[in-house]
Amino acid sequence: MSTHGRAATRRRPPNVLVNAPFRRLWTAMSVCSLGDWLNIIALTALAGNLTAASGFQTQTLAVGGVFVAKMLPAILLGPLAGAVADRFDRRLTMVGADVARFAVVASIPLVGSYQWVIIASFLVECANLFWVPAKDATVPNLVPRERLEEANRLNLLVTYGTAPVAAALFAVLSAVVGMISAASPGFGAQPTDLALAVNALAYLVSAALIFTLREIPKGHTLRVSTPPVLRQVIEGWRFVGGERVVRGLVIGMLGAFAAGGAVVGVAKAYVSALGGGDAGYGAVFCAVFLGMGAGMFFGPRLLGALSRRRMFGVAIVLAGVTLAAIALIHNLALVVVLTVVLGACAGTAWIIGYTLIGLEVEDGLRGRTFSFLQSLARVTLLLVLAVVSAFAGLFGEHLLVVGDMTYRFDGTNLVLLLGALLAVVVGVLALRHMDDRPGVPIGADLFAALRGERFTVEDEEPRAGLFVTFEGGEGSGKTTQSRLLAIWLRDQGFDVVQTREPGSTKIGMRLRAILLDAAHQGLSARSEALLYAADRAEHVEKVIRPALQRGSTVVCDRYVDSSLAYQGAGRTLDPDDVARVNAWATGGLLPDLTVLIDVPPSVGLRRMASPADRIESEPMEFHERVRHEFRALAAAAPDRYLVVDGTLPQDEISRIIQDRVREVLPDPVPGETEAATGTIPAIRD
Ligand SMILES: Nc1ncnc2c1ncn2[C@@H]1O[C@H](COP(=O)(O)OP(=O)(O)OP(=O)(O)O)[C@@H](O)[C@H]1O
Ligand SMILES: Cc1cn([C@H]2C[C@H](O)[C@@H](COP(=O)(O)O)O2)c(=O)[nH]c1=O
Repeated sequence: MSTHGRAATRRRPPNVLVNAPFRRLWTAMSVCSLGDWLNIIALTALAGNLTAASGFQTQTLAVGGVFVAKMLPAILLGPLAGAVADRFDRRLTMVGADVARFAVVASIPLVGSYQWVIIASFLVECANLFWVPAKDATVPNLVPRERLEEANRLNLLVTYGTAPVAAALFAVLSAVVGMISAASPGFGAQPTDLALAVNALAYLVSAALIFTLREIPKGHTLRVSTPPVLRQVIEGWRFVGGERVVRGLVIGMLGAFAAGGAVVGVAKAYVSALGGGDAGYGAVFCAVFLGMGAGMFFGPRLLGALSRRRMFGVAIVLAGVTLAAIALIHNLALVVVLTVVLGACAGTAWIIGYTLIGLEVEDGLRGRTFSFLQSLARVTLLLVLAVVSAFAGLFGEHLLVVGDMTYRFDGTNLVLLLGALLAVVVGVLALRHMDDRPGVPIGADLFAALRGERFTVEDEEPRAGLFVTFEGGEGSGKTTQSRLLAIWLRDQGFDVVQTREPGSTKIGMRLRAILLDAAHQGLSARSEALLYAADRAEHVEKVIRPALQRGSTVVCDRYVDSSLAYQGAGRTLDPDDVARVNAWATGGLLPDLTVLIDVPPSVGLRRMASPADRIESEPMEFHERVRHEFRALAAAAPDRYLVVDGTLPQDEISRIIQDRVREVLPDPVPGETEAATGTIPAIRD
């Protein structure tokens, strides 16, 4: 999808990192984030090592204990920490938290007991709770408002981007200590000691950087207050749970999260069982995050022709299948490779889910929805980590003997298999819940997408012409632009059929009168949907399909997406039902390109000169829902859509549309004609 607007033509201003105080804070954040990830990996590994001699069950529970100790402070003390960030000097709060974290982490190898690992995990997270809101509240003090989004993107980048770096660093440091220990048996340090030393140092560096950051004001300009996590979850579900698609997305994302949590929770014990030490554990951790990063970046591009909703469900199902393979294959190298694939599937699902939620949820609720999602993810992760370690430990170690063959099947294998099952079920539910191409077989759709094509049903006879549709709310300028496009295409030598819905056939004209006459109030939503579908069936059979088969270019003002937006979202009919009826009415005929002219309803309705018809006279919320659905449809199939800002001047809009249409136009003079005409001698003078 390409979105054009004034912003696109503006000159790109310099990077937010040019701002020296922010750069310093950002460096501190990066160092701290690296330290945080090293801390999680090193403490879980240390807990596993300290309890390894007590058997599989104790070891698994011990690792789970670290995760629980790390997650509890956010749930118990989150709001308190936010209030402190508001009341105290933020610079000193951050420096104090850094020094405290340094002291606690540095003490861990010295004390060297499991109990202290648990207490230290809890204390480090408590200090984190004060550091993070103080940092979040500081960013707007250092960065101008128009740069905040860019600054937040950079923060997110280091928060997650440092995870694979920390995991790789941990693997290398563990391998180095392992080699030194092997070379000089008197060397008594644990493989995790070096990682914890680097971790403690990272907090000290951050303290020094922030201490010298005098630009942080003492007075406060922004209040940061966080309601308790559980309250956010309960309140959040109240407004998210009622939205069918958002509900599907949230369930799908949490399923993927829970499956990922299952891997993280048992990774240490599983890697130990496969004969891998701390370096192997670091490699698995690194693989998850590398895969996630790759999935977020490449996933949506790889299967660009698949609708976003389908891609979301498919990614979760594939994550489940990969997790099942991880659970059953007893080979560390293969497990690391499969973990990259698992991460890629989860990353793809996460980024699509996040994007679709952003588009599905209206502006005023978006912030709450995202914080609800984050809180729910935290609670889910805590429960999953606590439950999987306990469950794996209780199930214990087992050897399955079949004939001469023995197969090890421990609690970790079982947990991973259950995680896989959960992901597959959730993925299938997400596909069923939000499928936007009912009637189109998913397998064929997926294989076509892998070849970079879009699969269509029934419409199998090769169509010679190009099919372009215009969509948008009332007064957005579709009629104007479809006319201008038809004129331009004819100028280029194309045979063009310009048409519209409803009302482009004899029967269609009568249906249009019924549908739009303001006197016909009280028409039921289902009848309305069926009448629009009837008009479309007639239109496709009598006008559009024959024109395409003749090789004409069809430019159509409104098509199926109008029914999805007006009858589906506007009238709140089940979108699957509307899609199914229309897939049947059109025999699955889809446009090659859909131009969505996007304008706020208040602007479009103000443009209308004639008295409002039955649909135009609907209330503003109806038109807002319609606009919202059009934008979500475009986001879910970005390759088929061009979204244009309809408030731009008409000629600018036309130019943007022509640029996009040019990309999909066939040659106006077919190859064989050119060959034939090429044999005719040129006439001179
Ligand atoms: N880019 C634009 N800027 C300002 N006015 C515009 C623009 N495009 C079209 N208009 C004007 O807005 C009015 C509606 O345009 P048009 O009929 O093309 O919209 P439409 O989307 O087909 O409307 P509807 O389908 O709801 O009847 C017309 O008066 C038209 O001249
Ligand atoms: C195709 C289609 C249209 N509508 C609505 C949208 C508009 O209010 C009118 C069509 O009027 P226009 O001036 O020709 O744009 O009908 C709809 O609700 N559902 C549909 O499928």
